[in-house]
Amino acid sequence: MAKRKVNTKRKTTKKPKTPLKEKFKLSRQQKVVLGSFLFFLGIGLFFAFISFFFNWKIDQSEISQFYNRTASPKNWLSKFGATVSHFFIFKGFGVSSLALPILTSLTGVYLFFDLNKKKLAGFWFWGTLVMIWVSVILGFVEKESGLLAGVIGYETNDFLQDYVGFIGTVLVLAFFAIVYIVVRLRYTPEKLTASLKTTQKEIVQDYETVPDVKNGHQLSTESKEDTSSSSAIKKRIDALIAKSKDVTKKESDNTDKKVPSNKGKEIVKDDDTNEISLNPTVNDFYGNPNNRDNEVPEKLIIKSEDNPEDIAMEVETTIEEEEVKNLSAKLVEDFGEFDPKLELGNYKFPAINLLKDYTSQSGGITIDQGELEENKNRIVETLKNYKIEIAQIKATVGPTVTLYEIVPEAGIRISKIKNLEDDIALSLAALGIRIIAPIPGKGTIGIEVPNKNSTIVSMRSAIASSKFQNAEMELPLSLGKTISNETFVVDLAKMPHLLMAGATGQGKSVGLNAILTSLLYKKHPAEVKFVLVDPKKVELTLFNKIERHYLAKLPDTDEAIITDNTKVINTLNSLCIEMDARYDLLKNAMVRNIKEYNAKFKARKLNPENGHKFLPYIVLVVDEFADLIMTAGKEVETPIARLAQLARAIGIHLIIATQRPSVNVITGMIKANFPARIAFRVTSKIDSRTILDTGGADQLIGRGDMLFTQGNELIRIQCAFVDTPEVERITEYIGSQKAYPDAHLLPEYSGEESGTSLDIDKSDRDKLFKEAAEVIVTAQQGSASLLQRKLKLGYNRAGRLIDQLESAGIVGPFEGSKARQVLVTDLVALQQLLDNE
Ligand SMILES: Nc1ncnc2c1ncn2[C@@H]1O[C@H](COP(=O)(O)OP(=O)(O)OP(=O)(O)O)[C@@H](O)[C@H]1O
Repeated sequence: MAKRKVNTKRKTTKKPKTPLKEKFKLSRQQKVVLGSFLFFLGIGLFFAFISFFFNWKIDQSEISQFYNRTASPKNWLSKFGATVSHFFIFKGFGVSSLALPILTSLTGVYLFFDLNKKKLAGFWFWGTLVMIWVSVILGFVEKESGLLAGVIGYETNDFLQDYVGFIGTVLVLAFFAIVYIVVRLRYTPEKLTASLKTTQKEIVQDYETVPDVKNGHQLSTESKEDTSSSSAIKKRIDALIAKSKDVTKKESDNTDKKVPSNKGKEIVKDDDTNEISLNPTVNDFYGNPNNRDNEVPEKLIIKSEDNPEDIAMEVETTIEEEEVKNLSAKLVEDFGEFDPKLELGNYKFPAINLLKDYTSQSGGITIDQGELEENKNRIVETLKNYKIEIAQIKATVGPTVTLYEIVPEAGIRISKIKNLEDDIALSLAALGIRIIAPIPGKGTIGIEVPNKNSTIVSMRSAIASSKFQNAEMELPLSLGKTISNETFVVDLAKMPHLLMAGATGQGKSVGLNAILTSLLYKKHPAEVKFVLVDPKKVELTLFNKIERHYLAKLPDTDEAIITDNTKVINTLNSLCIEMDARYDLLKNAMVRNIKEYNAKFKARKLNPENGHKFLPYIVLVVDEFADLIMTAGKEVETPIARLAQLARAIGIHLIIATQRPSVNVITGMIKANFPARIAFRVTSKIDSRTILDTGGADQLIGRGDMLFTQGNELIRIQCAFVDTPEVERITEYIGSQKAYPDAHLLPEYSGEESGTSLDIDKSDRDKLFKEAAEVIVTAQQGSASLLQRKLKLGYNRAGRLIDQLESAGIVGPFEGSKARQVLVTDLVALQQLLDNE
């Protein structure tokens, strides 16, 4: 208690602290003013320093009389200039102090234009080091402290020589020179030798590939002499390079002999053969095109030594191109890695206390000793009745179910126990017995018996678990707890799509909310977007509040959550377009999946000007998939199949949920592409087989009790429970924060809605066109299934006929779940319409 009191006291006296960094943050105006000041100060210092070199002796006596106004130093900046220069040059670093005005002006420029501070700090750090280094080097030269090295340079040098001697000082200085070259200039011995080697190699190659210049240095492709032999040319190049070392400098104009090159290199023409081979880049010299525009030329000059009238020729070689790598490295150095979260930099993830703590209410898992004992005895007895002896039995208590692991006596066949499943269940008089014979990976048989009092697994505990918090997954989902009371976390990105099914009222909607909540607690709005399809119009409405944070929608639509089946078709097709576009981006970036792509984009290796952008994951959630399949059939199945087959690599993941796990909803195509499945309780074994390819879901107890499979073993999980008020609190919390201007926009797709796409030629009409028109007009109902029944047609042919009837103006456009409107009132009007065509 006492402790608590102290804490409260502290809390009340504590003032909110502003971070130091924030305190000293300059406003834009202050930066401009300070920047201008420093810029001019730097220029002033520069002039003062320069004039100090000429006037320092005269001004020396004036320095001591700083406050005497009659004294007039010769320094261009008078007393101030003379004093400051004396301090920095004479007493400080000598000539190298000139770095200071330059750095001061540079700081001014950086502040004025509000440029990258990190880089400026680099300039100061390295600038100061170089300044000290140069002044110490100059300290060697000076016999006594003077202008060249300044007191610091001279004394440091003196100090070093006293302690490590002359050689030691040279070594220390050489070491710092290497540090500078390697760390600052990023030169390593490998780089140096590699660039020298490639330069030499390229010269050799270039000499080999280009036609010779013969007699009078004209371009000739008809050289008869065997000058193309590569070894001969290599030898000649080596000779040329060797010669270049001891060539004297000559003037570059025609009258003089010397041709200076930018690297100070010259190559002398070999007068013995009077031949010079041309580098391809020399083609430029002769007006030929050169497409190596990104490469940095290194010039060599070729000129005859003996013939003063000989025309000097520049030979350009190139050094290795490292442009792209350097640019991205530089961008990262300057601006840091690209941060997709920056636009909503202050976004705060929902706090854990928005979720309800059910455990504290129910007091955690409770199962009494008696219940366990009783169940054990009944299992043992029941099995005994069927002549199955047990060697060992062990119980693991889960939130809703207790697993009894049995080791049968030697010689008992597992299939025998499996076959007695129903009898055992009957004897135990409990719903939801599931027998796992054998438990995969163990030699035991499992009997799952529901607890009398089940415990709610709160979403709060699922989110707060270390397993979820530390999950290094792309799209982690905390689904609930396993039978051994462990939090069950899976990666949606790995699934890569999820099928959820279960009879009504068994926890499907809660399951969907648990999935969405998991992602909201772990992923920033920049990283994941949801496309929500909710034909029931009630289940997912709460997520409307986070539209501008987390939802994606088609352009020009008001509501992001899709409740209309026509819009679903458009959205699915739009997702297919997005998928294709993302594949193109991946191809251009030469990566295999979205993870690699985003990593490359963050490292600034992909140029946004080429259409590259950070790609958020897209999770498509379809509640009531059955409803959709019934009304739109193939039109949704085809894009869903495409997405399911191809979208995994580019970060589009599908979650489809259905109440009706019948085979015409969960078709073979869907099953093949959805290896990850969740089954809540279903009413029949057949339904369980449709979802999981095996029984089991019919023996669940409901209320979030579920079976999860990712293609192999079945795992029984108690789904985490998240109630509507909790979801409301989370979406409210997120929705009240700063958002993007709009929901994430998907590519535009104008499908059949426009109604203009149908333009079917009369000659292409089906033979049954007239009959079909009559059926539709008589029944006044524009549906393909009517044609299927009346004319005994397949779905595809009936669909084509409806399209043809639409193009003829007999039925109206597609209207989602409703039948099409019939535009012709009776058979007479139909006849007239057909006659007038
Ligand atoms: N994980 C769970 N833990 C505890 N109770 C649950 C859990 N999931 C569902 N329930 C209980 O079951 C009820 C029905 O759940 P839910 O609304 O998710 O069912 P549903 O399958 O979506 O039904 P429908 O298909 O009709 O929408 C909930 O109101 C809740 O009381």
